[in-house]
Amino acid sequence: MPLNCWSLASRAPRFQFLGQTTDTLRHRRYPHTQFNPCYRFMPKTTHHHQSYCSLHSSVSTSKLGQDQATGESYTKELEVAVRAVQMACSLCQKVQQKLISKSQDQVQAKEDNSPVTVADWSVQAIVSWILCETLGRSNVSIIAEEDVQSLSKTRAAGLLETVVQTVNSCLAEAPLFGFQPPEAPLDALQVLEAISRCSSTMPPSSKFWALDPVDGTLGFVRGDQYAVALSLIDHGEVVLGVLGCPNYPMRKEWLSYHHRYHRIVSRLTPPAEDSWDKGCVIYARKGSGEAWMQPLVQEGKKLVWPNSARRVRVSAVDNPEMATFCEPVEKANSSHSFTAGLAHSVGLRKQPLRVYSMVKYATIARGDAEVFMKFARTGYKEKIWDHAAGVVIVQEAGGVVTDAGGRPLDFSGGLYLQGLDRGIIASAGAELHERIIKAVDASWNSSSLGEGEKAS
Ligand SMILES: Nc1ncnc2c1ncn2[C@@H]1O[C@H](COP(=O)(O)OS(=O)(=O)O)[C@@H](OP(=O)(O)O)[C@H]1O
Ligand SMILES: [Mg+2]
Ligand SMILES: [Mg+2]
Ligand SMILES: [Mg+2]
Repeated sequence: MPLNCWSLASRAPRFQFLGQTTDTLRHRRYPHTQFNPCYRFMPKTTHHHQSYCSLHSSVSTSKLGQDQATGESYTKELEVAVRAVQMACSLCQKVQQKLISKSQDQVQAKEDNSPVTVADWSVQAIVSWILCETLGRSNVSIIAEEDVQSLSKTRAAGLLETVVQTVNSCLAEAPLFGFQPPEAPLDALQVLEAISRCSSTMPPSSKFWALDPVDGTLGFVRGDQYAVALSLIDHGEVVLGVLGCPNYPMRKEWLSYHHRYHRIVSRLTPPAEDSWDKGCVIYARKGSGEAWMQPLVQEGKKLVWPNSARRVRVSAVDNPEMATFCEPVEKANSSHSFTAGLAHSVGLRKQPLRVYSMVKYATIARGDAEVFMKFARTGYKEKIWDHAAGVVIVQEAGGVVTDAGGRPLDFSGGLYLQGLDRGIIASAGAELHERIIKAVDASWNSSSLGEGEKAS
């Protein structure tokens, strides 16, 4: 049976997994540090905690190559993005708590039957609003998952009202995250406008943000793992990635303390509510060679920047027998049977770790798993917001991400990844990566996957 150990809703014991992976923790190369790289690169005016709404300075328009050469760019954008994702995570935590403890009537089905919730729309609204207010509306293009079609229908008036309330109570706390709140609460039209300005067609700009307000909505509604994913794409390159993971504690061992699990394993005594960090935000800037993780701001507390961020690094495990691979929970999203065959031929002996959302990329970046594989069914086009933030974070943490043909993922074509060859593979190291790619080549044609449905 696969170990779905990150499933907070799962009844399966997770000691086995926690035991297995403690060895990966020993390989951590970077101990906890209070030092945050952003501080080093930050212009003087932004060293001090202040509202970005007062900083309407022009956003860098220089080309990617220049930015990489100086290492000075995107500093402001990164800080704004991390703060905005922190705020979004706080919103999500409150909505998820309500969803779990009360009814599911805030969960709607989209045309493709996938779920969408108050949190998806509300996060899209606040991130859109914050980025525009902070960086200047004319500087900001956003491509994001949700649209307002179903929210604007007359019969959705109650739902829209809940979204507006959720957005306004979140924005009222903006000062805690270093932002200025709106002068007056946003009305329904303003909220709809903030959501819909994130067009899901190609924005007119060569530099744009990609946002998945709630990635892994299924995990979210099940009280499980999910992520808020924000990235900045400049001339087709992902230059910033920020992943908010509200149910992925700073210390993986603390997963055991999550509400549902604790009830089952009562011999564990959880620490006092406010003394452990239930979630984290992970972020990286392309070319920096560093990925960082900071705790989620606790309810009612102020985000201090730079706060206690610590560097994360991929696992040093390169022996397949010691390695853990992770994959989507839903077999409709990735072929579990194909990855099981791959795992067998590569010599991956451990059970797969099935985790909702881009938290999978976070597990690789943090060194809690060594490989992530996704093989969607034929014809499925991967959307950029489902991968952009995770890819740059894993790469800067020392990992490798390519398609199954060994090519980098191509974010240059708008909404969808361009020319993706078969599937996506992220690995902690090049050697492991190479083995998996060879195994895909060896098994692709002999499996039935080359011809028809991949996800089974
Ligand atoms: N058919 C199909 N095949 C592949 N991928 C699909 C498919 N349908 C949806 N999606 C996208 O998968 C996102 C969730 O991916 P996960 O890896 O988290 O999958 S899983 O929930 O763990 O099964 C999910 O993201 P969210 O909608 O943000 O949750 C979708 O964008
Ligand atoms: Mg998604
Ligand atoms: Mg989503
Ligand atoms: Mg969705």
